[in-house]
Amino acid sequence: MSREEPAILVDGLVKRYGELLAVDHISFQVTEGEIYGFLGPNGSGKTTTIRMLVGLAQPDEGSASLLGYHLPAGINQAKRYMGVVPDVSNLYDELSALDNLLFMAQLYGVPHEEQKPRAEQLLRDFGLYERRNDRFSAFSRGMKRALTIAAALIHQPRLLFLDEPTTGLDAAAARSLRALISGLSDKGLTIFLTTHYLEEADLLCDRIAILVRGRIVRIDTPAGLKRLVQTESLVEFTFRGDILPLAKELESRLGKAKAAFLDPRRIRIYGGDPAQIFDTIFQFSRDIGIGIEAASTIRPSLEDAFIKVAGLSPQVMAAEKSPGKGRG
Ligand SMILES: Nc1ncnc2c1ncn2[C@@H]1O[C@H](COP(=O)(O)OP(=O)(O)OP(=O)(O)O)[C@@H](O)[C@H]1O
Repeated sequence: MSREEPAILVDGLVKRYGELLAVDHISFQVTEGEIYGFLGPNGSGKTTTIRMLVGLAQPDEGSASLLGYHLPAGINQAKRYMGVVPDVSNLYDELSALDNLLFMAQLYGVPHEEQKPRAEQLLRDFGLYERRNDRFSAFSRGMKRALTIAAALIHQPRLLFLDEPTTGLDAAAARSLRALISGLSDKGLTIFLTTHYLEEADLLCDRIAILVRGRIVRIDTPAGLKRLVQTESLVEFTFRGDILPLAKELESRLGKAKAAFLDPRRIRIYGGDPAQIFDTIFQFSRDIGIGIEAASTIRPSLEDAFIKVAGLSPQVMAAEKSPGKGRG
């Protein structure tokens, strides 16, 4: 692959499941060395996109190439240079950490004399060397995730697909895994990452594509996304009671400004003249007989940019995330 060639090139990709357009004519390019984030709520088509790119699902329309190899014909060549970390681990419970990596090394055809040194180096890099002889089943979720990523790197790929790497991990485990992912990128690996965590995308990604109901609604850097909302006024109000049932009434009073509910008592308002918004909201509060507990102007975050381009709040995304999906 020449330097100029994108690591991933996708043009007009479509996947249908019956009537459902799971992936709806998406196009994007990932540059070599980038961490590229696919950010979207549940069911927005992130996993389906990865499955098409790694050869596990056939697109209905469109084209894609990985590292210069056109799919589907070039998938086997591309696989030599790419690693895939599925959202549910593909490692063996009964094997030790080291044996899992050695097994993967064999599968990928790593030369015999290199298998053990590479496996041990990965265990060291991922902080798992001391636990190398423990069975996979005895590992914590965070360690399982880390080892699953290590296994996908055994053949030294140039491109790594990571599907929801930190879903189901506690804050500390998620943080250490993000540090590992950053470190891999620093070494030049191109990473395609799906996530529904805004914070994760903000911390890790060079660019982010926001996916809503199968469509890409925006592609930008985290900073670029934040700039979208930086020039706008942003005001947040917390009411003393539930105002969700009055959302329509509130909307009709706000005119061009847009309200997003953070929870049933808390709203964030985008755009419009702040002084006028304060007047409108205080009048609204008097009319409905529900007082205001707090009001503040705030600094826009990626969350706000997301709400603006996706028309969805992250809380809606989180609520859509079903807890019992059994990810490993
Ligand atoms: N094998 C399948 N058969 C039928 N429908 C499917 C299949 N796989 C995915 N879908 C549907 O396609 C849509 C996109 O699903 P996908 O798993 O790609 O979303 P996602 O963004 O990865 O969501 P999540 O965050 O839950 O992983 C959803 O509506 C889903 O129900």
